[in-house]
Amino acid sequence: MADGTSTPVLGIIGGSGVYDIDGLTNKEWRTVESPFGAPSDQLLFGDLDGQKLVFLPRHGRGHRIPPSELNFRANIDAMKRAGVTEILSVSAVGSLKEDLPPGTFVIVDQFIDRTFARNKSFFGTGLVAHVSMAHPTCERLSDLVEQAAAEAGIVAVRGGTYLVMEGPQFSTKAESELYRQWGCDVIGMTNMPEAKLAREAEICYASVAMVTDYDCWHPDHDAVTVDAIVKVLLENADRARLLVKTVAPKVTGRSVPCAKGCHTALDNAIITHGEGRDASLVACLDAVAGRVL
Ligand SMILES: CSC[C@H]1O[C@H](OP(=O)(O)O)[C@H](O)[C@@H]1O
Ligand SMILES: Nc1ncnc2[nH]cnc12
Repeated sequence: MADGTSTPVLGIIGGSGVYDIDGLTNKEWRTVESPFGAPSDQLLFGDLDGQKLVFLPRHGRGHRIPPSELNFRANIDAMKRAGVTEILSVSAVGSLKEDLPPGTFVIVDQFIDRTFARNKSFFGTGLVAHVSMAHPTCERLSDLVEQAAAEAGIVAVRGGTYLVMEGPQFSTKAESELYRQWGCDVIGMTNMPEAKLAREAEICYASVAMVTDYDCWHPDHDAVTVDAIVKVLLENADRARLLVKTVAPKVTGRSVPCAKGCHTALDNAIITHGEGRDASLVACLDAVAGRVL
């Protein structure tokens, strides 16, 4: 797959408000089975301006699954099995900065992971691996997203730290203020462990965080409500679809593997030797880590 001989396949993980992709040809929803359980939904396969694309609505069609119950491992494993080489995540977030008002798109480059109730690795007892997360998003894919946004007339800020909270409740004011002191830019509930698992699966990962609200720290926005979020979300979602449409043809013909190292993240990451390996775990990792096992 990501061995220098394959063609790029663009995966899109659609967050709140993005449950489908316009303009696909050869469109088909297909069930992809994973040894890690059920993904959030079927995957939508199609071509967008000649580029192979696979779409997954993160919370399922109809927004059925809350953040803590998302099977992130099944979602990423299914994407890998579908041949996806680059994932673009689009997500709704709250803003932690005055100068990132609702409607702003942020091309995230760092995360602080405050989640605690999720499976965060494909690896475990019987096959231990440690990948680098120093640079959790793919610079090459983020460059493309930045170019596409400029072409589509979408204002997108390059770089920003996304605080990932467990949810599903929104933050307390003290938490929101703490995250601001930490210098975070936006807050959401889903990009971790998604980004960690994409790295383990050797898939490029870029994230566009679409601001829907100012979170509760802001003097004019005492409490976050779903009603207020959904209003902004629907406008953001239209621009997210335009962004995807502009990004897709730019992916065509790109080299796999990515020069930034995403497709070789497991080189030198696995520490468990032959006889210490658990055969059943190794079998489950056929898609994620087959290249190095
Ligand atoms: C609908 S507001 C809260 C919800 O929206 C975000 O989801 P996603 O990242 O999938 O767009 C946020 O993380 C929460 O899950
Ligand atoms: N303020 C907020 N906190 C967490 N997740 C969000 N998603 C959208 N707005 C959010």
